[in-house]
Amino acid sequence: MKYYSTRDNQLRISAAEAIKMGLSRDGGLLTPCEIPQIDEAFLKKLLPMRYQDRAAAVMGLYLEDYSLQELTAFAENAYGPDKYDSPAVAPVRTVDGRTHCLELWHGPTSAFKDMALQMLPQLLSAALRKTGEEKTVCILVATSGDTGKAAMEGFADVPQTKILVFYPKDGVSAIQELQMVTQAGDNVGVCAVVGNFDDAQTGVKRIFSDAAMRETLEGRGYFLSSANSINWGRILPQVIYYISAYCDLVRDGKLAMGDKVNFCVPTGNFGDILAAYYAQRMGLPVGRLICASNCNDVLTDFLRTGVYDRNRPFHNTMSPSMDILISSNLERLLFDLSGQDDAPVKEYMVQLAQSGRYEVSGAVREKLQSLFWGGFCGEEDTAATIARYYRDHHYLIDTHTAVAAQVMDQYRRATGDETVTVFVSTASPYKFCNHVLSAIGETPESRGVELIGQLQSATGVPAPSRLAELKGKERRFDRFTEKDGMDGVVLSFLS
Ligand SMILES: N[C@@H](CCOP(=O)(O)O)C(=O)O
Repeated sequence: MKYYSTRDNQLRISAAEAIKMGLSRDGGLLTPCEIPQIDEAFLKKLLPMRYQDRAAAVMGLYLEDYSLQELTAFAENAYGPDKYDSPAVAPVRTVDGRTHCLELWHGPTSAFKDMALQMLPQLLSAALRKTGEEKTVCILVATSGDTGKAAMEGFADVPQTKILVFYPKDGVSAIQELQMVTQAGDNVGVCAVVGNFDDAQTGVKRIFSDAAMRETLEGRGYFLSSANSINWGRILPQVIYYISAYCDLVRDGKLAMGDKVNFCVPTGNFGDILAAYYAQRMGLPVGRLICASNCNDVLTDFLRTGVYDRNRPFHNTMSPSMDILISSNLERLLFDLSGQDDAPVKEYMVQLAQSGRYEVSGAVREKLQSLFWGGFCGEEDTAATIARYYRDHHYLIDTHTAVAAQVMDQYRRATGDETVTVFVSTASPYKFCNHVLSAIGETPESRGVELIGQLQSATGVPAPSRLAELKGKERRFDRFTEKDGMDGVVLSFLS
C-alpha cells in the first residue's frame, strides 16, 4: 500500500518512507492511499489474542513493506511486561452496563502516547534500514506535556536518531515538566518555549518546511522527522487500541459481535480521535465519535458549525495536554471527507495560516456531523467529575479523562443515545496530583512530585512506580527560548 499527502494526492511513497519523513515536504500529512477493511471474521480471530498479537495483525494491514515477523517482534518489545504495568496493556474498565473506560496510561510514561511511542522508534529504525538511509534522523517534537516525555523515552539512545523536544514554558504540569527535564539518554534535548503549545508546534512545522535549514542539516549529516501525531507511524498504533477495546468487550460478553459502540475521546491535536475514525472507516462497528475538549473549545465549535476559528483566547487549563487551538490532524480528516481531494484541503490550510479561520463546505459539514459530536468541559466541571467518579465508583481519573467523562454525559443528555460508550483515559491521575487532590477534597500540602505520596495516602490507589521514582532525579535541562529562537536551538543541538 502506498501513501500520499493531504496536499498532494498524486504523491506515492512507501510506508517506510512515510514513517521516515514524518511530514510531507509540501507541508501536508502523509496518509494511506486505501483504508484496509476488516470484518467479523477478522475481529473473531483477534478475540482470543493478546494485545501484542492484535497489534501486529492490525499494523500488517497498512505496512506492507514490513513483515508480520518484524511487526510481531516490535509489538513484543513495545508492550512487554518490562514496559507495561498491566498484562492487558490497554485494559477496559467497566463503569456500568453501558459505560466503559479504555485505560491507555499503563506504559512507561503514564500517558496514552506510550501506546504509539514505544512502537514508532522501532518502525522508524526499520524504515532507515529499508530505505538505505545513512544520515541521522533528528526527531523534532512539540509537546503540550505528554508526547515529549513519551517520545524521548521511546527514542533515548536509539542508534542513528536524535530527539529534541519543545514544550510551552509554564504550559505543562510540574510532573510532566520534571519527567522531561530529567530524561536520560545521550541523544536527547529539551527546550522550553516562551509561548503556548501552538507557538511550539507552528515553530516545529516551520522548521520542517524550511529548505535552507534542511540543506544546512543535510550538510551536517542529519534530516528531520516527527514523533507527533502528524507522523503516520504515530496514528497507526493508536488505531489498534480501539479495535482491541471492541474485541475485549465482545470477548467479555459486554457487547455482541456486530453491535455498535461509541468512543468519547479527549483530544487537542485531533490525533487520538482520528485513530478512532480510521478504526470506524476500516469497518469496526462504531456509532458516534464524541470529541471532548476543555475550554479551548475550537473543535467543539467546528463540529457544531463547520467553521474552524482559532481566533479566540488561549486558556491554560488543568488538562494542559489539550491546551491547543491548532489541531494538526484535522487535516487528515478533511482530506478523507473531501473524497481525498487535496484542493479544498490546501485552500483550508492557506486560510488557516493567513486568517486563523476557514469554513468547510456544506457537504463536508454534514458528513462531519453525522460521524462526530463535539462538546467541551470547563474547569469546575472537570474537578466535579473527578470528585464524582472517585465518590461513586472509587475510580481515580485524571483531568483529561474527566473532560471525556463529562462530555460523554453531555452527549447522552443531548441525544438520548443509549449506545454502549467507551470513554478514553489518556493519562494517570498521578501526572496531575495537585488538581486531582483538590478535586477530591484534599488540600495539596506541597507541589509537584512531592504530592505523589499525598495522593497515594489519601486514596490508596498505587502510584505508577516511574512517577514515584522522579523524586530526587537530577534535572538535566533548563534551556528556554523565545519562539523566534527555535531554529537556533535546533542548529546548536545538531552542531
Ligand atoms: N497532547 C499532545 C500535543 C501533541 O499532540 P500529538 O498527539 O500530535 O503528539 C502532548 O501531550 O504533547
